[in-house]
Amino acid sequence: MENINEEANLREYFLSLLSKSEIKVPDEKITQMLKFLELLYNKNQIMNLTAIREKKGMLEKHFIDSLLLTKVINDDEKSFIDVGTGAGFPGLVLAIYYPEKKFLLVDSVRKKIEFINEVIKELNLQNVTTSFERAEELIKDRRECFDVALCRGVANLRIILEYMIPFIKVNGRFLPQKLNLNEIEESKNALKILNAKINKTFEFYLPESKDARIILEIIKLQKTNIKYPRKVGIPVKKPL
Ligand SMILES: C[S@@+](CC[C@H](N)C(=O)[O-])C[C@H]1O[C@@H](n2cnc3c(N)ncnc32)[C@H](O)[C@@H]1O
Repeated sequence: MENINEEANLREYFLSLLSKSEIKVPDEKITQMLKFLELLYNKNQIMNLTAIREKKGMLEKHFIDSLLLTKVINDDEKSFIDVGTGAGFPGLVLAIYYPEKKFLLVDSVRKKIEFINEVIKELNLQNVTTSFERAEELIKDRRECFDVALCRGVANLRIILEYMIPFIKVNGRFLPQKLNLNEIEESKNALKILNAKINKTFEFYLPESKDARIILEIIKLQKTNIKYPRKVGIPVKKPL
């Protein structure tokens, strides 16, 4: 009985967060997202997948935060890569939201990708593949393949630009999520070298905590020189 009540309360809470954020999600996808939440919560008891430990916090800081991207993603964008996806944010939430789009979720830590594979199996998702390589290695097979690149909480903007711009097609978009605009100034050199420009910034507020969230729209203007990304570890040690 308690479980049924807890489930109903969480659904109610999630619906209220979605409504305050003006995001519409059909019922069956909400059910899938709540199943993902349950799997994450249980696994997080035995292995450290996320520092947020309670379900309501996860709903706001991980699920709603990921779904803010639906306000920016276009219908004609079909192929997505999320590097440093961790426990699946934002990529796995978006894959549930957009069953008709294809997602590649990447993380260098095997146990995180194994968790994501479990969720994919449980929810029977057909539009997601995974890889536990580092971005700098995976690029060999996936250069200029994706319409959109995603990356949340992985590194400073000028570092993730070097990881992500090579993955997207010319005119494709990189939509990193950031907490503020502080990293833009020091990313000018990286943007120039990688032939990309920041086209727009979108600002949102989380519905409960009112924390600010920024999504940058970065457009790839020309092909990326094959030199980038540099070898594993160099983008972090010597950022562009
Ligand atoms: C702080 S976590 C963020 C996870 C998730 N995106 C989120 O926002 O909850 C950063 C993740 O990036 C991964 N990562 C860092 N550098 C990477 C690289 N070069 N290639 C692939 N994964 C990387 C780490 O293993 C880690 O799981």
